[in-house]
Amino acid sequence: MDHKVTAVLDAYHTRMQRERKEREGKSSSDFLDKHMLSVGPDTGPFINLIARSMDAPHILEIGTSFGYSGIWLAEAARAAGGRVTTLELDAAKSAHAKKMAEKAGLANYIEFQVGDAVELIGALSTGVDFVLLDLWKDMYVPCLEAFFPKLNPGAIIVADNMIYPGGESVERYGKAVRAKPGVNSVLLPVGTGLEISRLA
Ligand SMILES: C[S@@+](CC[C@H](N)C(=O)[O-])C[C@H]1O[C@@H](n2cnc3c(N)ncnc32)[C@H](O)[C@@H]1O
Repeated sequence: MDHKVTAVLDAYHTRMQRERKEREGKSSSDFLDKHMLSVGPDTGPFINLIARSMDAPHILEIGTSFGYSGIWLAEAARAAGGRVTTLELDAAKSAHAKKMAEKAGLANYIEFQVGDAVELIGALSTGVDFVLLDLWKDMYVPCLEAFFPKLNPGAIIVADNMIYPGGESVERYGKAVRAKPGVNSVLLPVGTGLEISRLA
């Protein structure tokens, strides 16, 4: 990983620690659209490792936020000859994420789209090889239904927050993805819990 990428990741890690302290004792509505709520420093390298092992993958990130996981995915895309499409409802977060990707020297490997994820997925072409699913949890199943027909054989789906905070929406997602034809799926205690699913 080159120094521009590690400098940007270090800046995110500093912000992550500050925001974690700010959240102590507060309700989620106080920080929902202000904090990164990122996949964190265990899941970042993990998704990078999986995506790097693919051949020229088209990576779909659903939930850009301020751009942390996108840096790990764009670095993998550069290394593996692929590209990332990342989707985010909030234009200001997406613009921040784009600036950080430019600082990291990765802007050529990641396309930032703003809007509702289900609508944006509908407009995507087929041929998706890797999905990071990390938006508000009630959207996991609608997004799965939208992107599943667009997956290539052998595609990998990683869904975040499956153990913490967990809850009914992610349980519904876990059941829905395991019921899809040709899918093998495991729940791993990495970061806040990842459901890793592979299409045969
Ligand atoms: C948990 S954060 C993503 C964190 C990011 N993956 C990271 O690790 O840095 C979830 C993001 O999903 C976005 N989001 C929520 N609902 C959405 C929707 N329907 N379409 C697109 N983005 C949405 C939120 O605005 C929020 O920024």
